[in-house]
Amino acid sequence: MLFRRKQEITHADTTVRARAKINLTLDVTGRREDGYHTVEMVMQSIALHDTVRVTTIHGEKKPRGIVLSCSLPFLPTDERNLAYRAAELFYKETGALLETCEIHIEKRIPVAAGLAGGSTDAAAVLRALNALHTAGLTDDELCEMGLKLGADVPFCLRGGTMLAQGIGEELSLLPDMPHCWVVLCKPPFAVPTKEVYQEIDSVDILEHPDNKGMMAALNQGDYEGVCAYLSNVMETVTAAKRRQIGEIKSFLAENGADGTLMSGSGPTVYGLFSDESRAKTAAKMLRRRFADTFLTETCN
Ligand SMILES: C[C@@](CO)(OP(=O)(O)O)[C@H](O)COP(=O)(O)OP(=O)(O)OC[C@H]1O[C@@H](n2ccc(N)nc2=O)[C@H](O)[C@@H]1O
Ligand SMILES: Nc1ncnc2c1ncn2[C@@H]1O[C@H](COP(=O)(O)OP(=O)(O)O)[C@@H](O)[C@H]1O
Repeated sequence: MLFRRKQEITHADTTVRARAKINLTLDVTGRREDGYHTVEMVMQSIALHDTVRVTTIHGEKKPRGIVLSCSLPFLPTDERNLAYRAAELFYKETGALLETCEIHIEKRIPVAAGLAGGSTDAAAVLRALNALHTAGLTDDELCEMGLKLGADVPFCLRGGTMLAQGIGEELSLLPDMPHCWVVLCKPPFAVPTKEVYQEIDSVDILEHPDNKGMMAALNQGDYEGVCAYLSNVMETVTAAKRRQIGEIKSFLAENGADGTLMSGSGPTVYGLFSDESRAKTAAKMLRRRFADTFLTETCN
């Protein structure tokens, strides 16, 4: 008689907080031959996050490959999802054994908002798989892999307060931004990142951010200085077409924000507050008009 040992099924899982980012500054300094633009921007992680759970299963009779699910039904769950593509890339580049890899994303970061929602999910998947497969990739190797998925992924892998140059991948660590409260408000329209970069090509940028000033303020732990140097060349382009950007900024400033700016390619506008109760009140009032309003804080 032939005895076959029942194959052992092993599960391993990890849950990662995938944090959003805001841009404290964003300057576009040139255009490369491949169409990508060179940038100089100061980026900051915030506490608002998606939760990404990654489970690897080995020994099942029928391995199922990468299986992604998401709390938001309108987001794609195949290779159009950046988190799915991150897993595909990880297995392809490391040669780790793929049987079943389940990814579940609990989405809290508003989508297509200038907050790097997709990029941070992708970064979370790379980190999770590196740990689950004990692949031993260094931070630099993960960032190199992440850049193949999108310009913001390397920052999302590292987080904190950073100067980003190149197309966003050349990162320099800056002193932590002084802690403050952040009210985020996403008006109900989408602005594709690619289009904003294209529009930048056809306008004269009259006012560039003073990144040196911003970095000096960060070096001194000077919160008021940070608020004074907030600047984003993309805000001018989008605010000219969408009156809500200016309206939200004015509302935040009139209700206690120490500084306001559009994040990334928008359309999310944020206000920085040193005072939590003022931030709470402003968020509560703004939420009556814009449902996608969040109260969060800086996170290093
Ligand atoms: C504008 C920023 C600022 O932080 O953020 P978001 O508004 O997306 O959050 C980033 O530069 C967005 O980075 P990310 O969203 O990762 O961009 P990618 O997916 O790599 O590129 C989307 C498209 O934007 C354009 N693009 C992106 C980055 C860059 N430095 N130059 C570009 O021209 C390209 O046309 C590209 O096809
Ligand atoms: N995991 C994901 N989370 C959010 N959006 C995603 C994801 N994967 C792919 N996308 C797509 O990426 C586009 C940009 O979304 P997002 O990354 O949230 O914006 P932004 O780059 O402005 O921060 C959306 O149109 C969305 O359909």
